[in-house]
Amino acid sequence: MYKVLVTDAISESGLTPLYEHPNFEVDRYDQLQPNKLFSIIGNYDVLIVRSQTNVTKELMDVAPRLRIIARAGVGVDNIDVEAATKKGIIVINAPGGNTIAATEHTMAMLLSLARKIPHAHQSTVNGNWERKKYQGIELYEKTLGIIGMGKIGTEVAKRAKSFQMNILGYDPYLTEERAKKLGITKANLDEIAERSDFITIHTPLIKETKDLVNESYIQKMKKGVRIINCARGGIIDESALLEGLHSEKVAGAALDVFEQEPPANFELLKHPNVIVTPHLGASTEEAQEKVALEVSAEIINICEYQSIRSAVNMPQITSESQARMQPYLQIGEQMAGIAIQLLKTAPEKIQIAYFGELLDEDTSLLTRSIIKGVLSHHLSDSVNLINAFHLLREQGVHYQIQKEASNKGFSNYIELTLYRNGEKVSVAATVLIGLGARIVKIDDYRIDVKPETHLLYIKHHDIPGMIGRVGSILGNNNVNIGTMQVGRSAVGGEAIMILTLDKKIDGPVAIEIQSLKGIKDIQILELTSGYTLEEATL
Ligand SMILES: NC(=O)c1ccc[n+]([C@@H]2O[C@H](COP(=O)([O-])OP(=O)(O)OC[C@H]3O[C@@H](n4cnc5c(N)ncnc54)[C@H](O)[C@@H]3O)[C@@H](O)[C@H]2O)c1
Ligand SMILES: O=C(O)[C@H](O)COP(=O)(O)O
Repeated sequence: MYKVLVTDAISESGLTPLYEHPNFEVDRYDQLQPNKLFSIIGNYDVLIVRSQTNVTKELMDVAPRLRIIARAGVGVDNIDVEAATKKGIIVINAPGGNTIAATEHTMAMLLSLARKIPHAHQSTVNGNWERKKYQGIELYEKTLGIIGMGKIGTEVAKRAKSFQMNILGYDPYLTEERAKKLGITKANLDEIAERSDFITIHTPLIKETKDLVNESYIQKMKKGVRIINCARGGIIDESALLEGLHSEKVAGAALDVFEQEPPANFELLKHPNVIVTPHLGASTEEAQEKVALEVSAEIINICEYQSIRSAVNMPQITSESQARMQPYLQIGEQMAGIAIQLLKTAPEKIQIAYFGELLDEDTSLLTRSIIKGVLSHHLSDSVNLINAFHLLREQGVHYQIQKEASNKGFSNYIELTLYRNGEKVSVAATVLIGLGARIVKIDDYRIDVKPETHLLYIKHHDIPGMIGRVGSILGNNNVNIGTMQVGRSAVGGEAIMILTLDKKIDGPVAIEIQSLKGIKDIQILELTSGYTLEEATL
């Protein structure tokens, strides 16, 4: 049973899939005081929030069960994603569910700003009839600068075009081709400042966008510019904006989001040319239902079907690619398990090479599985696909990933090499269509082993009778051999033997084998019985 805690005002109908699912138990609070949240979070596997709940590292520190933080919306700036990643907690959001709501809110702000509707409304209900005072301006043939041409910026552009506005768009990812298709002009930030009558912001709040609209940027703007922010507080420096309004460089501003929410300083909000709403961009019935349905579906998907469609702290992989990579994930983790046990210590460097048809595949998840397989030998359950890279860096382990078109004799081929103090262990695997995955090489020895839970690795001299003597000891100790594979460098030289066994052998049996003449090394290898994404993430 997965326990889910909902702490913000999330759509009830959007949570229906979780309510109706027999494996989920949902506790919901529309607003939870931080101390109450801290006292109960330890009981939950999943936390669902909007922008109002601060999901800090300190909160995660007292949440040992927490495996998923779901943001029913876009912005994850109220979640310490880095801390979640380090702890192996998957962070998901609902990137598309409120796009239309935020777009329409932006259009409402744009029109309200141009026609001074909120102030005119207030004046009229106060008994005034101030037709001259509330004369506005038209959008028609004005220039709208859009900073951030992602989902919302793009939808705003489409709607503003129907008002016959000229549109300038700036986004590091905006190509000439896409701009042309949208019927807008690709511009840089300075061009937007110099040419726009209205500027609307649709970027996330990140290091690069913090105070993007600051005093010097406002200085570059046209006199009489009107600014809209329905993205995030903090992208506009509020004191610089207030200064711009005082100097009349800025003719008006429409703000849905603030540096501090709820705002503490009302000087900006009360300015006669400013209109504000309390972070309502996503607040429509439709958007709220959509974002809650989106995260509910993804939570069920992750917990029940061991698949991650999209996560903030995981690489984005298409479901087709995920399906194609599924057989590789298990062998990746298993070959890592073999390599790390043969190395007998923690590696200082990991090298992973992909060959053949893997050249064209998205191998990011496979790389994470291999790293997880290596690290979990020493770090056990604390490592998963989310925090694998973080833990690798934390352990100071270097890594190198290579891709080559050559096929090494197989259509696909993965080679993992672990290095430590001049020693190295190398394990290679392939997935054979219709036959499944095989370990095909250990160091310089070619083999063909279908990995099982219990393996026995023996390094020995290639002398007659060795296979029989090892087989007899195992038989005498009631250990059934599944398969046996021998690989040798040269006749009479050094050789390896890999046996799959039906059960784990005891230390004394290994010692008996070790004492045979010609045995150089023996290792009892244990592999996890089967990889699932659930094991890796939850
Ligand atoms: N007011 C609300 O209630 C509300 C509702 C939904 C979304 N939002 C906010 O709106 C913003 C946009 O949301 P979205 O769904 O369109 O996101 P998105 O990820 O689709 O688009 C964001 C765009 O910003 C661009 N960008 C990043 N850095 C930039 C920079 N330095 N300069 C210019 N562009 C940059 C990105 O390339 C991307 O195209 C987010 O901050 C989101 O949190 C607010
Ligand atoms: O980033 C978002 O999705 C919006 O800012 C909406 O936030 P909210 O869910 O708190 O309304």
